[in-house]
Amino acid sequence: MEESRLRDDICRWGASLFNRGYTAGSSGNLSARLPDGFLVTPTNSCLGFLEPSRLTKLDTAGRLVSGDPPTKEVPLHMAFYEARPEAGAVVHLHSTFATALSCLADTDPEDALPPITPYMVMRVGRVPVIPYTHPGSADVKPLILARAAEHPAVLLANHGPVVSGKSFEAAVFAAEELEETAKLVLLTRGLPQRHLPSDVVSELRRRFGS
Ligand SMILES: O=C(CO)COP(=O)(O)O
Ligand SMILES: [Zn+2]
Repeated sequence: MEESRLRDDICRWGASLFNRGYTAGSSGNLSARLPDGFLVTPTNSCLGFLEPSRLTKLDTAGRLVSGDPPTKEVPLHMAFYEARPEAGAVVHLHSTFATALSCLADTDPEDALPPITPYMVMRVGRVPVIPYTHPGSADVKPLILARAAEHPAVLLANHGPVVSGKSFEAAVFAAEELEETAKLVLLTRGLPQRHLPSDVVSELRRRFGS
């Protein structure tokens, strides 16, 4: 059954992300689209210790149906689902290297990570930085709506990455790719980086679509 499989996926991937250090404490939140609404992680929950039966279920308008009180970032997740009808899942983390990039004054707000590897281009695409809003603020919604149709992933300034995907697994894979690329970008900062040429980037986008 679709919903119980998604509940298990959210808890399994949450534990995997937490155990591998992709987000710490009670930071980050996960969601998935259901035929009749959404599943989201409860507020203040640790992604390492989620329980399928306690996940929050929302209706299609984002109203509480069942489970624990929802993440305060419901407006952020809803903005992605509204802007991207194909999105089946959204992953928000405070992963260290992507968050570091979101804090640097010289990160390009239109293109936070240069195209240094093909998987970044294939799985994530060009990542804009969304201006700072407080965690949980509904003010983020119009900012995301303005960018998410074109961009499956964004960095929230001074906060962290948000990544959508067609499936839950695809969103997690893209969030991991974004974090690993941010790590490479920062590891090679100050060194003569070789970027993928623009014709290679265009071909990767055409063939593998992001
Ligand atoms: O990352 C977070 C806020 O941006 C965590 O918030 P929640 O505990 O409400 O999900
Ligand atoms: Zn956060």
